[in-house]
Amino acid sequence: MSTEALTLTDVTVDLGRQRILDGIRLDVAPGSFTCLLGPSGCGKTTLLRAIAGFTPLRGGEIRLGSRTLTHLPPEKRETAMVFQSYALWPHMSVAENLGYPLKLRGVARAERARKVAKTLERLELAGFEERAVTELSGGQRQRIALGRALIIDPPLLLLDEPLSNLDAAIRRSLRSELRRLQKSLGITTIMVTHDQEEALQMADQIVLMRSGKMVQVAAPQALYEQPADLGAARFLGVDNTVTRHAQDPVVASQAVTFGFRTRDARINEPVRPAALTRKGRVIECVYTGDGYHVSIDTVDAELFATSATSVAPGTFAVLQVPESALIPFGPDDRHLPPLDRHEDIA
Ligand SMILES: Nc1ncnc2c1ncn2[C@@H]1O[C@H](COP(=O)(O)OP(=O)(O)OP(=O)(O)O)[C@@H](O)[C@H]1O
Repeated sequence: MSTEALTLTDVTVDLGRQRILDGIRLDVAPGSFTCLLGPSGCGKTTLLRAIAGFTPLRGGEIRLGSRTLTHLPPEKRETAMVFQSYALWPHMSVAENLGYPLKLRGVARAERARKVAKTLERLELAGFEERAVTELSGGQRQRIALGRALIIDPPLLLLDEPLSNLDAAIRRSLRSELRRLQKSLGITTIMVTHDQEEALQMADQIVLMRSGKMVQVAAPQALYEQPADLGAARFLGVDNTVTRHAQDPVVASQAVTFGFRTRDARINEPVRPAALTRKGRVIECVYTGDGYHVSIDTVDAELFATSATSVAPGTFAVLQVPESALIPFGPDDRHLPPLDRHEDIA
């Protein structure tokens, strides 16, 4: 299978009178897995459809390897797309569904049967040829939809929330199955998702989008630990923000705000050096299975923390967050790089 790099240069899309995508620039390495992540309506699906050729560009360029795709119709782009709804033919068997793209391309019957059997093996569905697709589970149907996309050996695989119709357990197992298959085939893949956990677990690179623009492009760990701005941080589960106080740790000299995640904030434990602390009245304490989720009313805001033991609503509690878990933001809400200790000392 040939796998290719995808390059988007200033991709702009208007739908009706609205600008839906604005100046998207992106490099996708051959064989890598990229997730388009962002809130509902930010333009993820529009970008995927623009790459597939279903949505025309107002401006910009799309290149796959050495070819310019920008003005090619979808069928000439040779990209394959898998949708949230499996979009299988209900009146056809598994083999007929899988073989359909080959039939369209005039591939002979025997060769089709060979490729269908090989694809079913890859999907761990060997022997399913004659089954009606209506007799398959959701997870099996989505694997067939994936197989139908891959059977033509496309240079680029486009996935539009392919796992979001499935229940949680199947979704988790299909995530790793899909990632293993993608890696073994080495196919350049772009997947739309609004689920940050899914993107963090699966992607080599995540494109975080907001209102038709790219906010940040980064590897999962970098995005999680250093979100570009406060909005990105909130989308990535940074559910607490506090204004910096004089006695707070000096994580970055220009910091005016700190963000932190609930799981990094603890209640009523011995205060460690270099921790951020806030005192407040307990509003609610809810058992979550592995401890308690506590909300407290502080001078900054309502803050959320975890506790190993139950705390009574109405009592005062001290919340602390270790310095290493604080994410610093400047006056413009942009993430600040960690403090350069040498600079600080000078
Ligand atoms: N055919 C259309 N005409 C006009 N506006 C459209 C059209 N299709 C989509 N939009 C608008 O474009 C914006 C982006 O939509 P898009 O479906 O790309 O977002 P998304 O990030 O994939 O959202 P979701 O996660 O909800 O699927 C939305 O504001 C949507 O209302």
